[in-house]
Amino acid sequence: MVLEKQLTSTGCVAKAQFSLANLTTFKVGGPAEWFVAPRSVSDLQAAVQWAQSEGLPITRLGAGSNLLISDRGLPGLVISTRYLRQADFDDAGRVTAAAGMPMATLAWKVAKRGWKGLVWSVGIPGTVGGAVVMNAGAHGSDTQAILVSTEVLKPDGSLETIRPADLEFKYRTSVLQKDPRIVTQATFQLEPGHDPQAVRAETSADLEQRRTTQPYHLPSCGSVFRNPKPKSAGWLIEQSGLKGFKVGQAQVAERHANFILNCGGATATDIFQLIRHIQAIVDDKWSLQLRPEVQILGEFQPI
Ligand SMILES: Cc1cc2nc3c(=O)[nH]c(=O)nc-3n(C[C@H](O)[C@H](O)[C@H](O)COP(=O)(O)OP(=O)(O)OC[C@H]3O[C@@H](n4cnc5c(N)ncnc54)[C@H](O)[C@@H]3O)c2cc1C
Ligand SMILES: NC(=O)C1=CN([C@@H]2O[C@H](COP(=O)(O)OP(=O)(O)OC[C@H]3O[C@@H](n4cnc5c(N)ncnc54)[C@H](OP(=O)(O)O)[C@@H]3O)[C@@H](O)[C@H]2O)C=CC1
Ligand SMILES: C=C(O[C@H]1[C@H](O)[C@@H](CO)O[C@H](OP(=O)(O)OP(=O)(O)OC[C@H]2O[C@@H](n3ccc(=O)[nH]c3=O)[C@H](O)[C@@H]2O)[C@@H]1NC(C)=O)C(=O)O
Repeated sequence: MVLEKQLTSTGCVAKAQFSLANLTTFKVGGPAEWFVAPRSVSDLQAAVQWAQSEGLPITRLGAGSNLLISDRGLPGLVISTRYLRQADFDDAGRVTAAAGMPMATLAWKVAKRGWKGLVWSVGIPGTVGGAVVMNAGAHGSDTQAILVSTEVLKPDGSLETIRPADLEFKYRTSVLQKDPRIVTQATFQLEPGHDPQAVRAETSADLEQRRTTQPYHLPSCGSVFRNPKPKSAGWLIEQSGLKGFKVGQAQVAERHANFILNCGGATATDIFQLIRHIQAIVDDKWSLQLRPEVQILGEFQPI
């Protein structure tokens, strides 16, 4: 029987020993000591307060599309913001979307209005919160380029609106990656006034292009490593002869060498060992240290 703890009178329930595997796109990971997925900011505040009162560390989760979670699971309270899903549109191309809104859903919603600026995000299976934290991007654009402000919940329980200049955005990072604040919503400025049919066609074409260049048929986390610019991780890994290389059921994708695929039944340990193997081979051959883009959470045996 799953142990549950009612956190507020509004129905927010924390579950004990809750499996996280289905909450990541890699489809791996052990249980959270406690897990909660609030449906309102007040429930989120209650969850944070409860964790603090119990002395539990907090792990923040979006759609789990850039996470490798240990098979042993995670201690403390894992908070998923994926069910915070409100989106408000004004007449001047601004949208304020809650942290759990999928970027792909938002891309289609703004395309329908004839707003440009989010086409690049249609193939990214993450949420608004994850996009802000990771500075998600593709095809020459990124989150930083369209962000007006973001609202965060601070550990003291208060909400604060932050400007992009204070988020220290760089390629695939922001200050929020190493920070306890939880993104509750973000406001984006897009470009209204275009033909909705044309923006929808561009959006479809972006997705189609991605599906031909990246492996979308099996679970992954997208690019495993950041590009050590000006070189690309995919090129380096392919030139190291690693395409198709497997550890257990984790495999370097044939279609794109910077993707690791869960071929069915892979463990987080398989994926972790494959990551370390790729790093060692690339370092040996090119004297380059590939830095993971994927966020590695929990305990793994050093190799
Ligand atoms: C098939 C595939 C294709 C991909 N393509 C791209 C791509 O083209 N470009 C790209 O940039 N990425 C890509 N990714 C990676 C991933 O989708 C992005 O990094 C995405 O922004 C992660 O969002 P998420 O909601 O899944 O966050 P998660 O993976 O759940 O979390 C990522 C980080 O954000 C933190 N976090 C999540 N939500 C919050 C919150 N509300 N408040 C505070 N912290 C939070 C987590 O603690 C973690 O540190 C791809 C992934 C896959 C599986
Ligand atoms: N390789 C991997 O590990 C994974 C890859 N993916 C891929 O990442 C991408 C994003 O995934 P995800 O975040 O799950 O979101 P999806 O792209 O699957 O769907 C998001 C929403 O977009 C809307 N939508 C989809 N197609 C259209 C369209 N042609 N016109 C209008 N609206 C549309 C749908 O809204 P409505 O329901 O209202 O119609 C849907 O709910 C997808 O391409 C998916 O295949 C996702 C997960 C894992
Ligand atoms: C998927 C992600 O983001 C993706 C994003 O979707 C795409 C499109 O904009 O550009 C980046 O990929 P990428 O740099 O690998 O882009 P690609 O155009 O596929 O490849 C770059 C270069 O590497 C070469 N390449 C790629 C894969 C491969 O197996 N072999 C190879 O030689 C390509 O031929 C190309 O010359 C992002 N990755 C990173 C780490 O920056 C992610 O972050 O998860």
